[in-house]
Amino acid sequence: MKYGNIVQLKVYQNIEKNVVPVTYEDLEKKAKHKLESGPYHYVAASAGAEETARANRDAFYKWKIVPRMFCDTDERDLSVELYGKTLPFPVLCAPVGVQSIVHTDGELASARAAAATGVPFISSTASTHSLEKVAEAAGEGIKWFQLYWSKDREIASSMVKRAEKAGYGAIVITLDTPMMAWREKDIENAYLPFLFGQGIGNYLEDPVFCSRLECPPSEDMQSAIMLWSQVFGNPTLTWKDLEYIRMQTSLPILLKGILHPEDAKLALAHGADGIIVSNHGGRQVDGAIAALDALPEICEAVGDEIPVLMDSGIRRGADIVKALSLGAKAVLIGRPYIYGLALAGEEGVQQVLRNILADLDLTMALSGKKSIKELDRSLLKKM
Ligand SMILES: Cc1cc2nc3c(=O)[nH]c(=O)nc-3n(C[C@H](O)[C@H](O)[C@H](O)COP(=O)(O)O)c2cc1C
Ligand SMILES: CCCCCCC(=O)C(=O)O
Repeated sequence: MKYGNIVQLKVYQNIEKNVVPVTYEDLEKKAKHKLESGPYHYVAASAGAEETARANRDAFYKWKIVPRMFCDTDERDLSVELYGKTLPFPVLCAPVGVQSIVHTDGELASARAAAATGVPFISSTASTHSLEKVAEAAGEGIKWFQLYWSKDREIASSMVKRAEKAGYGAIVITLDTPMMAWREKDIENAYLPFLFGQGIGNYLEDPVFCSRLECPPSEDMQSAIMLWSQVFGNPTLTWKDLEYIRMQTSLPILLKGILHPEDAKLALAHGADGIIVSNHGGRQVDGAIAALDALPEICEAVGDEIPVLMDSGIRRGADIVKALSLGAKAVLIGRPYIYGLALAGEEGVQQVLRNILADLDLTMALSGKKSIKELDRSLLKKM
């Protein structure tokens, strides 16, 4: 028997070794059972009444795939070109901070799993482990660094330079989180003081951050956490500040958290190399537009000038097909891989990623598409 695609083959070979549920809803349920309320809700919950988190999913249901027949989809190519590299799949691991709260190996396990699966890993500023250690774990795998732009611009510059030195291939600046939103579960659980101490691995190893402390973090961790809370986010930033980061690095710069087409045009005008349409998985502005709903207008606004990626609500292969058909060049996945990490560490992340990729591969084939380049709006109908 000839297998059409290596992804599918790998999934079938591993079927008896399932370490995590295949169904997203069961993944979440099992993670809820395993984790304490603090970490579980920090991951699973969203801002406010979680209206945007629901809208993210509802947006996918409004679009239906209209499959084509007799298309010879035996050989498929899911690869995409981004910034001079060929990605085997149009999928990346979204930056997710503080991963040690769900598994002690945290980002190291996720980065290893992503590299083993051929999925680029975006390492968060708010990681438990330093960006250098994450880079080492990712090895030859593609890795990008996500920047939370500190109030102290020299800390931001230092992180970007460290990332470039450590082999990261792009900088993703997250614009939607100069402060954390009203997250009711985290407040009920009084979880934030604990969380903050777990998400500052990059700062503890940053020479500029440490130079601002009176004594090293090993002698006074409380002061380090206090300083971190003062410099973490920078709500004073405006478009003209982008030039500063541009001058610190020659890496491509993507802006994450764009939802308005006018902001997409401003991003282009200010020299961004890419946009990530995202509402942070519904974790920031509750009531904000679903990312998928924002995507088509943003793609129209920037045309072919720079790649537009998207995240927020991607759970299965069909979601990816819909996002790509609406103009996204690639998508980022957040919570699904974090549940894989929580349940089975590196192996759990690998399995979650492989399942999503195999589902994407099958959905493409059964929709009559053998290449990502063939996806466009003609495959979809809005209901
Ligand atoms: C627990 C958690 C932590 C996150 N931390 C970060 C972060 O440090 N930086 C960032 O840019 N986005 C962060 N995000 C947002 C993700 O990058 C992504 O936008 C979101 O998870 C996508 O939605 P999804 O979870 O529905 O796939 C985080 C998301 C979660 C669930
Ligand atoms: C340790 C601080 C956490 C920073 C924020 C991480 C994030 O983006 C999130 O959505 O949560």
